[in-house]
Amino acid sequence: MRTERVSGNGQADRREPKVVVGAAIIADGRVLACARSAPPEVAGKWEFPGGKVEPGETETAALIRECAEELAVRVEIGDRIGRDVRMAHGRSVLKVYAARLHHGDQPKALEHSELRWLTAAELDSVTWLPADAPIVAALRPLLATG
Ligand SMILES: Nc1nc2c([nH]c(=O)n2[C@H]2C[C@H](O)[C@@H](COP(=O)(O)OP(=O)(O)OP(=O)(O)O)O2)c(=O)[nH]1
Repeated sequence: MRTERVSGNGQADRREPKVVVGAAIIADGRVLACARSAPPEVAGKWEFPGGKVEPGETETAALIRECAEELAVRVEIGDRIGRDVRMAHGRSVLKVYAARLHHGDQPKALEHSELRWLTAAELDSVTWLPADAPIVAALRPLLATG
């Protein structure tokens, strides 16, 4: 969806929604879930590591950068998981990709309050950010089949 705003000179200005990317890092039939430490209204809610795609950056590059910044790991990005999820009244969109860790890399919670590796059966044991619900649903059968 496009949003339309009126810019300073009074002309209508069409803007694409901001893209937020998330990495569903999968290893041994488990996915890495990360508890947000901030801001207060979402602290303690669980998400996929990731963040906003910077201008001129590809979604893959953003995921690689965010995983390095947040977890100190190198990742290989795979297929999309689930659909685009509209957030913030259509001002942003969440896109999640499957990811694999480079051999030997171990995620560290540099920005999150906690990390957990969840099996399909454990996906509902944490409270995900609301936008993640359809992604978690799409992920469940992928984890179950390994
Ligand atoms: N990374 C991530 N963000 C999510 C998920 N689900 C969800 O609703 N979000 C929301 C939370 C935030 O409002 C937004 C991501 O913003 P962020 O603050 O983490 O992005 P960023 O790392 O680029 O942060 P900043 O530089 O703007 O501070 O998307 C998810 O699974 N992963």
